[in-house]
Amino acid sequence: MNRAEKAALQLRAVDVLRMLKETRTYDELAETTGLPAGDLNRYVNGHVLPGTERAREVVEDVGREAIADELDARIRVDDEGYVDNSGTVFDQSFLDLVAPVVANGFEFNRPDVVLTAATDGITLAASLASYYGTRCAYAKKSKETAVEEFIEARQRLQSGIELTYYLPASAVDAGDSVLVVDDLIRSGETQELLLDIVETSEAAVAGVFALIAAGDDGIERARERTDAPVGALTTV
Ligand SMILES: O=P(O)(O)OC[C@H]1O[C@H](OP(=O)(O)OP(=O)(O)O)[C@H](O)[C@@H]1O
Ligand SMILES: Nc1ncnc2[nH]cnc12
Repeated sequence: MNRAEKAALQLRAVDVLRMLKETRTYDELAETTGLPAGDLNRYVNGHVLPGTERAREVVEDVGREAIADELDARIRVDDEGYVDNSGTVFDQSFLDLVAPVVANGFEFNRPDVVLTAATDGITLAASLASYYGTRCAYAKKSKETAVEEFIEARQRLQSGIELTYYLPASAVDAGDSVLVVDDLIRSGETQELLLDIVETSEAAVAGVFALIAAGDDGIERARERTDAPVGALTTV
């Protein structure tokens, strides 16, 4: 890690601690994190930054569990197993906390592009791209006006309906490393189309990530398609 990356990690740890502090006393925060209450007070108030190793532990371990709990609290699953995750994907500040936890807690290589499918994956992809300092791109079910060249991926779904995603060809270059993300993965059909786009672009897959896995089918399907890490923060 270079100096700037260390500083970014330290600041993200403070963000995670501030989020946890909203619903805890310092003694409770000390219990959650295993860190002394006095140190936590100084971090939360911005007087001192946690050292790099502490910051990493906060973001990777404490943060991952806390963010997964917060995610679970924000989603609703209806009687048929459909997920309402608007409490998550509409909250960019929350997703800005999710991004470092995902980037540090899964073994993705740093990507050149974070790729998703419109619509609901866009805010997550934006947070991750911003965290990595890389480009964000989203494939759409219709062609963007004035764009001349597209990469297309088409598939007949289990339902029999044909689904096509279009990405402006300039969004991903050959040789780029691409992290495929989405808010939700269920059948994995959408992620498979995104992986098709990566393949057509002659780019490499850095990983596949979803906030929520509705069952295991989608994750398994993605794992069959790539050797890169595949994961979700929570499963319903
Ligand atoms: O794993 P799958 O079975 O492919 O399902 C997951 C996809 O379904 C949802 O998008 P949807 O197609 O509903 O479009 P939206 O984001 O515009 O709501 C979700 O945002 C994922 O992209
Ligand atoms: N919101 C949702 N919940 C479960 N499965 C889905 N597939 C597409 N959207 C979904």
